[in-house]
Amino acid sequence: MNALSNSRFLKMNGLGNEITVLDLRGSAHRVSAAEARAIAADPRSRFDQLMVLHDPVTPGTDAYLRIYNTDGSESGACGNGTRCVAWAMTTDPVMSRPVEGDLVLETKAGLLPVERVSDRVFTVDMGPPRLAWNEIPLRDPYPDTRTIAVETRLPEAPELQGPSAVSMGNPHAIFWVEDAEAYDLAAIGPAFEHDPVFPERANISFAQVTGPDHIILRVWERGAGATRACGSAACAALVAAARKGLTGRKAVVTLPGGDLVIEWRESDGHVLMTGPTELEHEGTFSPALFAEVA
Ligand SMILES: N[C@@H](CCC[C@H](N)C(=O)O)C(=O)O
Repeated sequence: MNALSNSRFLKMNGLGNEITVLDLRGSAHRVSAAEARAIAADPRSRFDQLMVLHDPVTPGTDAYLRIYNTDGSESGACGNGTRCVAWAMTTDPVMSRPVEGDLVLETKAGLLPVERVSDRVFTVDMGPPRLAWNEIPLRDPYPDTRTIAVETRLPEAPELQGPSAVSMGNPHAIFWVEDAEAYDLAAIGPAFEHDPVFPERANISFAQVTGPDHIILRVWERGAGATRACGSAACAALVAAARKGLTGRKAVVTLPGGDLVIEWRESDGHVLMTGPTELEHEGTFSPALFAEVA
């Protein structure tokens, strides 16, 4: 029987970004890409991101997170999922444990301190953005990543050129558009996600700046497709907009699922993301789910 059979999970969402939370603290099991795809294929545990809790690695942290996309690939960041994990680790009767001081989570991209704002609302310190071409990463050595060139040319949308690039622990490209609703993400997202200038693919955002403190954003996520919200994309868009002088350092980012408040803190250059979480249901993985997994 597969090691994950009968494991308990929480199905949550952060602004409609579908998140499944699995607690593997105390276990040496590491979820494989095939297991992640099997979990995503079941409507009860379907996710845009699977957030897996492991025992802490760095002293002073509360858990190490592995983050999986629907296609089984791994990411270094998921803002909406991190808030959901924070809720689970502080509130769920099975997953919560006493936390000394602030909750600090760790991913392969770094440490993420989290603060509770209210019952279901959390602020995650997403850390500093990575702006150098080789940190994002990009294929070509751009001295300035506020505007880069992509190879993809879409006859139906020739204006989609010259995005900004930012890493929030995962790669993002932000196209500046007049109307973020005007684009069929499923038709155009995959081409940009796989553009050869992004050696690790990229999350693709279409950003409409409506004022110095407001951005409307739609996101085609690497490895997951069109989602109702993407926290790291909202952070990347605010940073890129501020760098281009399109907004200040704090803005509301409106996604199809709702609003996130994003601040690029002047004092230390960290990006703070504030938004809600929602528990939909809990369940256990049926052994049949993993029947085809080696
Ligand atoms: N939805 C997430 C970001 C998801 C990660 C992404 N698909 C990747 O592969 O980098 C968020 O809320 O940040």
